[in-house]
Amino acid sequence: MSQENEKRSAAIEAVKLIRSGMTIGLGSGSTAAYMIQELGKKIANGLKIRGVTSSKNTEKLAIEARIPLIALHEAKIVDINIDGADEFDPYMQLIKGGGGALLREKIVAYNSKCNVVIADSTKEVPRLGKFKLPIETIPFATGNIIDLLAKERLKPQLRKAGNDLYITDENNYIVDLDILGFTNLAQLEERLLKIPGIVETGLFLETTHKIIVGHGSSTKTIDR
Ligand SMILES: O=C(CO)[C@H](O)[C@H](O)COP(=O)(O)O
Repeated sequence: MSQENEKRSAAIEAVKLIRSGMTIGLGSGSTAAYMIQELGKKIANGLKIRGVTSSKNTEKLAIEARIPLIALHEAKIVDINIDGADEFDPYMQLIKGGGGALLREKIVAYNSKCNVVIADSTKEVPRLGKFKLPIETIPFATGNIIDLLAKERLKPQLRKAGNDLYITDENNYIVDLDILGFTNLAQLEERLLKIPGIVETGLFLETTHKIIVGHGSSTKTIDR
């Protein structure tokens, strides 16, 4: 079964957790897009939920799927947040931000009672780091951040979108880091967040409660 089918199966399985009356965090990326599509079908059949979006792109998809949306502050707390991941390890730690939405995604995850990750089987790794770790940086500080992180062996690469720089929903930049040589990820996260101008990192170390992985024609669920 293809990667796309695995993404769709994981998304459909996650939507089975949703009940009327819940506020749902709507993640970003291609796997989350299947979840939004599936929620749209359930809403057409009477499911009553409200969504909080994690990116402008997700907002667009959610409006197309006719999911009623509210602001994060109106929700106060999200019941279930469903989002994708670029990598997850046996400790349910994630790298996110391949799609550049890591900042809002982390904010929604922090404000959710239950975080469910949906992924295809290629995202499961014994150790995080083959995928480059995205960090979101303030443009004013980005040149200096890149120089500093280069000295710390993180091989920083400023993300581009074609010939232009990639700009996030919050009008910041993304810098992708090579973290393969780093084993203490909590320490790395702490170090990065101490540097003024780094707004957030794509390391999600403790937020995840459940991972639903598409595996061949079925799904596998990992619980914390
Ligand atoms: O973190 C993300 C976007 O910022 C996505 O969740 C991540 O990139 C996975 O995307 P996809 O489901 O398309 O593989």
